[in-house]
Amino acid sequence: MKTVRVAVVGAGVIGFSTAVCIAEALPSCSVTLLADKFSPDTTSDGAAGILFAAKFPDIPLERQRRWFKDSFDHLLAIAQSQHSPEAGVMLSSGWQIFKEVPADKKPFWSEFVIGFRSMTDRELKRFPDHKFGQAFTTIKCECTSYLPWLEKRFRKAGGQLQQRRVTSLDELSSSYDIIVNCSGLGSKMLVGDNQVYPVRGQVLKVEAPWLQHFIRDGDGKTYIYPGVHSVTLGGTRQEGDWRLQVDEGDTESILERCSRLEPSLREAKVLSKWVGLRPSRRNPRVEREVVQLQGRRVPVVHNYGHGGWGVTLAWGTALVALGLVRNCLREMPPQAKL
Ligand SMILES: Cc1cc2nc3c(=O)[nH]c(=O)nc-3n(C[C@H](O)[C@H](O)[C@H](O)COP(=O)(O)OP(=O)(O)OC[C@H]3O[C@@H](n4cnc5c(N)ncnc54)[C@H](O)[C@@H]3O)c2cc1C
Ligand SMILES: O=C([O-])CC(=O)C(=O)O
Repeated sequence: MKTVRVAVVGAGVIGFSTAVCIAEALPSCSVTLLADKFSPDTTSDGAAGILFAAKFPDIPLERQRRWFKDSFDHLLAIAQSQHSPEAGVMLSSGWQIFKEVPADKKPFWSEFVIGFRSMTDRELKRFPDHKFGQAFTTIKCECTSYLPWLEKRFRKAGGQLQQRRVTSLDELSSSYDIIVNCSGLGSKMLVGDNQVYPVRGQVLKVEAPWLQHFIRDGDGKTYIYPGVHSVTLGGTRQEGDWRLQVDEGDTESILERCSRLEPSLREAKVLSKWVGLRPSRRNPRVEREVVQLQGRRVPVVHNYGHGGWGVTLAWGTALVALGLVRNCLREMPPQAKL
């Protein structure tokens, strides 16, 4: 019997991953996912969705490796199954290239992706402005397909959805026993976290079906990611910039930078332009606290602030959030679990 009422706030890749993990693993919980925006209108929907990460400064590397590995293994199993086309999850091979040789030639996730190696001089000849490169196969997870696929999985596990803006956690305190906060940038308002801030990202979708390999400049500002229906060109990383409208200056700059790496893109038709705000934070917040809401002590599990790496780390941090919810259940007074 479902006796513990869990609210998950947020319907991006973090909220849905977390809600699925809880609904599938904890049959004693009835899980409701609440959000004001659902796919295709979340930040997650516009992400290129490439599995790739930078280091967060204050989180032990072992923990970050675990997040990456758990996510990679979860998505690799989907990419190699009959679910791959519906879920929008596929292998993607290509190159990350650097104008200067980086101090860290082997990123912490290099052993989890497939076939990681340094590029040969011959391969680098294509990129005369770049001195060093890495070749590997990773995963591309397209959230406009993946989120509806997770939603189906969530419903199948008994989960329920509610479209609604939550203005304060107080609103949830009488209807839920545990609150899981996956509201991304919304956490600034919802839990008053001033450490979370936007990093604006603009991308274009172009028609270039002849491109099969990704190319990413190591500075993180220019990238070309071939996908199922189009190729994503990026990007920008504008800190503290809340503008959601397309900036035509950025459009020109993205086309110019990407075409310099891949000249055939000068012929590609632009299909769409999109802007998203990465929910950035010095370190993601994946932790539990107990909050006093309307006179009740309510456990709140936070899982937000993944910046430019939310698709990459979603399943890994969702498993951690699941563990934190399990701990809440263990510590609940027996009558709450009846
Ligand atoms: C241009 C661009 C490219 C990117 N490319 C990649 C990539 O290649 N790989 C990668 O790993 N990551 C990438 N990212 C980063 C990735 O998009 C984010 O890390 C990820 O989407 C964060 O997911 P989220 O679920 O936390 O947030 P969101 O997708 O923003 O979801 C937040 C959810 O919370 C809800 N919400 C917020 N506040 C409230 C409230 N008060 N009440 C109710 N609901 C609320 C929202 O409605 C929404 O449903 C990219 C980002 C951008 C902008
Ligand atoms: O940096 C990348 O390659 C893609 C990405 O995650 C982003 O734009 O946030």
